[in-house]
Amino acid sequence: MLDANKALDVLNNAELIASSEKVSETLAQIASEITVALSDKHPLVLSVMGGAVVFTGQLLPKLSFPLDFDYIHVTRYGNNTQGGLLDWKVMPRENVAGRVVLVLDDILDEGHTLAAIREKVLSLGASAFYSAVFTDKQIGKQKPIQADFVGMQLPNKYVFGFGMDVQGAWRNLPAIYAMKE
Ligand SMILES: O=P(O)(O)OC[C@H]1O[C@H](OP(=O)(O)OP(=O)(O)O)[C@H](O)[C@@H]1O
Ligand code: HPA
Repeated sequence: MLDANKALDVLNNAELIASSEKVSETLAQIASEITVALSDKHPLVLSVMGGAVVFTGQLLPKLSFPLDFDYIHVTRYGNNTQGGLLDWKVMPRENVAGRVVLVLDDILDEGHTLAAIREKVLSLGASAFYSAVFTDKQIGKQKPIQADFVGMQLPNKYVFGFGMDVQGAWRNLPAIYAMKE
């Protein structure tokens, strides 16, 4: 965890990647793409805690069609900027069986988290799996999964804000920043 002074230092030395205006435009765009594709599917929307909390909270009111909501919790970065093993805190539940599932996450980085979620959700009997990520990092390598809906592409840098943390800090920022190298 970063203490408050260190968190402020990180933000003061960061590079702005996407302003809050850009974030708002992106939200409107991805909401309309999801609406076109899924408005008649009565999906079960699963939010991936904790990073997807801001994306989810701002996206759901823009989806004006019937849906159900639940959350899952899985993490593999913890307080690190490199991913490790997946730590499932809350698994998908049996309520995914027979449902069209839409998983929401803040970032598709190496793709291991979303690929594992897809495997688990399909193994529990979901009838279809869709995913929407607010950001997709251009890592210059093949990923094990692509998202069906992508808000914006990001450079290959450690980013934070709009749900994404740097050592636990700054999920609450309305814009997206990158750590300076
Ligand atoms: O594509 P990947 O390389 O697997 O990384 C993407 C995952 O990493 C982040 O979660 P994190 O493990 O940081 O947990 P958090 O959501 O609690 O921050 C993010 O929210 C995604 O779920
Ligand atoms: O660049 C990132 N920032 C914050 N959280 C993340 N989880 C995967 N990649 C990132």
